[in-house]
Amino acid sequence: MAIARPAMPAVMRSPGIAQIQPQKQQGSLRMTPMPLTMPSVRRRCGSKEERSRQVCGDLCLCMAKEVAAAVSVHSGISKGQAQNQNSVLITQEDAKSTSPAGDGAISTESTVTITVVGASGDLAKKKIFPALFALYYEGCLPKHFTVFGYARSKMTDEELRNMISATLTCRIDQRENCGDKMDKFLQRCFYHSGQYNSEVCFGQLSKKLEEHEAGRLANRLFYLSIPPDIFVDVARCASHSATSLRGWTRVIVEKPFGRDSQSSAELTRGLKQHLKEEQIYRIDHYLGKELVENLSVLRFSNLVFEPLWSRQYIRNVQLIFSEDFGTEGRGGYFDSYGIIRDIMQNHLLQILALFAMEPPVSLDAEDIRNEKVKVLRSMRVISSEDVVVGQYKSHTRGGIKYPGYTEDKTVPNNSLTPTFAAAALFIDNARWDGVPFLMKAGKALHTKRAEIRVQFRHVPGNLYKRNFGSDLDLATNELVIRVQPDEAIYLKINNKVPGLGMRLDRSNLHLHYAARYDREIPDAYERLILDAIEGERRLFIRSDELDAAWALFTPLLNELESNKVAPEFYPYGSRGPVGAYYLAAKYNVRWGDANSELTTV
Ligand SMILES: NC(=O)C1=CN([C@@H]2O[C@H](COP(=O)(O)OP(=O)(O)OC[C@H]3O[C@@H](n4cnc5c(N)ncnc54)[C@H](OP(=O)(O)O)[C@@H]3O)[C@@H](O)[C@H]2O)C=CC1
Ligand SMILES: O=C1O[C@H](COP(=O)(O)O)[C@@H](O)[C@H](O)[C@H]1O
Repeated sequence: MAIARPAMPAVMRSPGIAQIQPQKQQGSLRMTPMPLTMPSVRRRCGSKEERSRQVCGDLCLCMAKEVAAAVSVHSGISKGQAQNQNSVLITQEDAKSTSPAGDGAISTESTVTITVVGASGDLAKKKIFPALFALYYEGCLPKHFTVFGYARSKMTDEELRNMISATLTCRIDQRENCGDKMDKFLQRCFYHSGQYNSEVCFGQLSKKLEEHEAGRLANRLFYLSIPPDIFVDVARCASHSATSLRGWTRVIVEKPFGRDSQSSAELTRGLKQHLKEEQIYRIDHYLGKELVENLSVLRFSNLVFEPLWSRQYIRNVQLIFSEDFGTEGRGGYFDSYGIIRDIMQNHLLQILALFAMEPPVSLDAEDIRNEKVKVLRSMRVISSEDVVVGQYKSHTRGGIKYPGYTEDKTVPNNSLTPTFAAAALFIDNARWDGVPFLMKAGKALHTKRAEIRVQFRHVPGNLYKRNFGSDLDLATNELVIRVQPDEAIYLKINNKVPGLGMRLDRSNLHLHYAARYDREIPDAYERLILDAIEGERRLFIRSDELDAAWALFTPLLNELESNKVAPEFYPYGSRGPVGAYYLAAKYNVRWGDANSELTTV
């Protein structure tokens, strides 16, 4: 990460980031904004070293943002504010005190501390620490960074390092110096044990952070990897006792963001008592997945797709999530949420919003999120008539018995919690009027996959319709965006079988990522953590998006729970309840994944 300097060359330019020029003003160095004239930050900045970092390709943008952070040394002015306001004050007093050398020189070196709250937990071990290491490995973390684990469990720094090291891996395509880099990364990891509701404990943590910050501009990121009922306590303690006085303080919040409209609104209110909306980064890790990020690129940078992206040409859209394992180990959490809250209300609905939104004015976070909110607010509240719920039961295959959901020790025997759901959703706007958006999500199914399927309408007056027999659906085009595993985008088309006759065939125009690119695809958490460090909010959920999302699902969830609707059983490892097929048939839809297995070539 480049060292940001207040007096920067006239090339740093990004939407919302002012070019800062220092002016002497009564003992303080006043930064005044210059007009935004340069079109692109990336075009001119970036050292050779930075350009070589392909994974964090936005480093230059990040660098420009670092400058905004660097000049926001005046306490209380966050980097976000610096960017938003295009003008920041920096006092000489502050600037001098920031010199790590203590020599009175103006230092603009900054440091980032990432504190993983709930460091002893499953998500921290499985995803967050490995993502931080991957970012370090790729050279995407700033020069001065420190990782802190915070939880109630008693642990030494060394014990934390041992715990983390068990889950760190190097990319398959980059094993060079892996061991060395792991050691160096682990040396930057520390632990502090404390309560989640104790301002005193967070004050102690803050002291430790200060030691590592060593007088530099101090940016602090708190990742709340803890159960949601303690989010607000932690936000309060972090904000009162561990806010950075010279730099930004941001908080990543993990889902679930409430259970319904009311609890979500309460959570938002609670967080906003202690944090500004700009400080809150609500993570939905599906937004960080490569192919979800690519959705907008596919739509808006290819002439062939966007003109077809409407009711005129699209017959239905399917959003499918399936896992080939049950709730193993997470039954306690899952039982009070269920698959609709766990996957549909967030991951699948977020994908739907990105898929269906109108073109945003720009790629700016607020422009994109405005469009997402608009489309969510155009959606019809989901009717229970359009929903099927299921729960997996035990099944024996090949002599192995796979347990049913209620056999999980952490799940009550009589639980009605759905582990599967299918739903038909509608967007009542001009673009999508009448187009069913079908969602399907389930655990303990026959396969693990997440995909978006777009089924196009029949070709009007198709000259070749005879070749397809009576089933004209066989002739329609289908675009499949396979989010995981084995990322791919393929378009099913009709073509002639080579030869003298006239036989038609179905083939795939196929972009298979593993064949096309020789790099491992970064984990979603890497992208999102890097974005949070950079202050890029595009892939995080704004509170009004959350309200709109809950408004669609809350009446359904209330109805299912108050009527104690019994889920339809399906065997572990099957394709889910038959009801899902009837639901699709009601709208003249056939699930695109019904007969297909993964297409890899
Ligand atoms: N695990 C996953 O795959 C995913 C998790 N999430 C979300 O991320 C967050 C963290 O998940 P995960 O790591 O699985 O959670 P854990 O249940 O493992 O909890 C994380 C840590 O929080 C502390 N903790 C647990 N329960 C309580 C409690 N009742 N009161 C106070 N502290 C508690 C524990 O640390 P200690 O006792 O040391 O203080 C624990 O190690 C949750 O909000 C979860 O919903 C989201 C997506 C996926
Ligand atoms: O948020 C969640 O996501 C995981 C699935 O994530 P993936 O990246 O492995 O597809 C899911 O297992 C979990 O139940 C849910 O809380």
